[in-house]
Amino acid sequence: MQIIDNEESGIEINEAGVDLGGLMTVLSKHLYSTPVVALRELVQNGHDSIVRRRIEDSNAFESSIKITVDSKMKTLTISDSGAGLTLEEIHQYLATVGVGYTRTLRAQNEDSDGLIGMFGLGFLSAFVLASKVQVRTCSYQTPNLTHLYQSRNAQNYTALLCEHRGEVGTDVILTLNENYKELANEQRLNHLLSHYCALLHEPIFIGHNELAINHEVPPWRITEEIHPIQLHKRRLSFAKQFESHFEPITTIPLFERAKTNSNEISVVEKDLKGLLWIQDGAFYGTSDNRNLAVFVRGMLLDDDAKDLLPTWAGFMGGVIESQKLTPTASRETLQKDNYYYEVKHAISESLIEGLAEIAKKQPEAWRRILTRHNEALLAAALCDDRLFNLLQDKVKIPSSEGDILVSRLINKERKIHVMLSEEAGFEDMIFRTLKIPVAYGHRYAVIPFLRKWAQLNNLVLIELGTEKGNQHFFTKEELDEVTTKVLSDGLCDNEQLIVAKFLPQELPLVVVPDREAILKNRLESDEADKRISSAALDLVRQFTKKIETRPEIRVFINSSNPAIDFIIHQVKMGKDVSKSILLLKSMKIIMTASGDSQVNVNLSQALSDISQLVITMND
Ligand SMILES: Nc1ncnc2c1ncn2[C@@H]1O[C@H](COP(=O)(O)OP(=O)(O)OP(=O)(O)O)[C@@H](O)[C@H]1O
Repeated sequence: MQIIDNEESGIEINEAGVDLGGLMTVLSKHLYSTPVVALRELVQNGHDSIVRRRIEDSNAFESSIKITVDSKMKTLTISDSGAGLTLEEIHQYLATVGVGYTRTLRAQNEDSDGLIGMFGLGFLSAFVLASKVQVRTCSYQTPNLTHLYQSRNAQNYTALLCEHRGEVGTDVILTLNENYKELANEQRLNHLLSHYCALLHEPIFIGHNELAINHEVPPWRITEEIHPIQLHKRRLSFAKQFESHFEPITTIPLFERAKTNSNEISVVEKDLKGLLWIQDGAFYGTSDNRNLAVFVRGMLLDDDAKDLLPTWAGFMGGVIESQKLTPTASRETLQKDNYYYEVKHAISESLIEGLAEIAKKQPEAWRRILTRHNEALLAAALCDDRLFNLLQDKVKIPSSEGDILVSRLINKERKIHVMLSEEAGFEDMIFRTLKIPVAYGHRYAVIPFLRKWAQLNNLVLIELGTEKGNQHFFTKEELDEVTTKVLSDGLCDNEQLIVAKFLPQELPLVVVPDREAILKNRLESDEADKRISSAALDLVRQFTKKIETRPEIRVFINSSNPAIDFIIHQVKMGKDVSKSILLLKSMKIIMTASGDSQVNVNLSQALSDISQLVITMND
């Protein structure tokens, strides 16, 4: 591309106009999702100012941020004992949108981890809450002077000398506007800010309360010697503060392993601190109750960052703290950059290791986790081989004999049987007669789990109701066309007749719907079913995708059954066995009527045929 020199070419370069008023409205009113975030910004400014003073001022001082209200005047004041601002700095930083001293300070100092501000925008948010904003400030650089900044719209302001504040620091005084007058209430502020500010390092007081709202040290910052039982309790109590829906069963501190192995500590492990926990509460196994609060440089940024937890962890909550995750300008969400994905991966790894630790060291909690989250763990085991190893002999499989371990499903021939139907159909009947436990494959992760189990442990998995599974059960027999037609006409409605030998011998026939096709339809229409998490559905659909649609129903007649054997012989000899065939057909209809609603039945006809046959039997 050729660059044209405007002086030579004579082309006029225009300056874009800026409507500062409009820009102010956008920034101050639309940057944040909730105006309460504005309060967070102002507390954060006080916090940054304290860090600044600590870096720049060699004199000792007591750090504190105090939030007070005047409920009559409807004012709210945020006071800090930070560095304050000189008159020049008021003009240069406070009153200039997009410029802040904090960013410069961070760039100049390695030791600036405690600084939060970066965009030079946060102060604007004061104008969302207030009809008038006053900043009374005394800089450590000019400790004898106090200046007062005043503005109603952030666009026009005054900055003048005023009565001395008494000490170095800043008061931001908000005259609350009509919509936010209810913020002039200490209790409400306590409730709002204790969550946001829980991890800030400098103490924050509301009103004349002597206890800082952030007095509780998060468990990962505890430096003094503490008994492991005490530490466990502290972790649980911390988790309880953040978990609003469930009691935490136990906690998993991030990267416990890393502490003992300092050589291997990665950048993420060094940066990221936090606590994860497993929720109690028996809820449907596939519900997604993940919740994660993310603090960046001590300030709550996103209390719904559940995407940082693996999708299989629908029963987990957590709090994490990072210096390095990058917030978006609203500071309510995170940038999805490379580091974000490194953090996500590291959390997942830590969780997997943590679960293994619990299994080893906390048998009681482990038992409770297995009971509460059996179904979710079944799906989790499919997502990671380490989890599969940990869980393969621990999770229970729903079966005809209740929820049992896989080991109990294995028969003498090292076979596991699974049926795909939700309803008690022919499979149920066969297995009840044979007295073999059979897994219920319609529960969402059971089949993929059993497949993996069988593959890794060299077992045969018989999926009854599928083409392949049926081959294990029914040994087909050839019969001449004429006999087949007589039997088919007499026994079948719209089904296909198949002659086979199968167990148990006492069973003359079974009706076999195509379970795969039924399962496929069911799972693929589950999209709207909010109870199944998309991750779990995706897993199962990998399996159902391979199934072609074959809406067939078959009647297998059992040639090892004496009645069937007799009928076949009689038909071959040209004898009339229509009554026996009608009896069997009625029996077929009654069996399927109680078993499978997919099969079209004519129950009353079958019952009346039986009555008729009973009457004519002794003729
Ligand atoms: N309470 C305070 N004490 C001292 N200086 C302050 C205070 N509040 C604001 N400032 C100054 O005003 C500047 C602008 O503040 P503002 O909140 O707009 O941006 P920031 O904190 O730098 O960045 P961000 O938009 O990310 O919060 C700050 O960088 C700081 O220099």
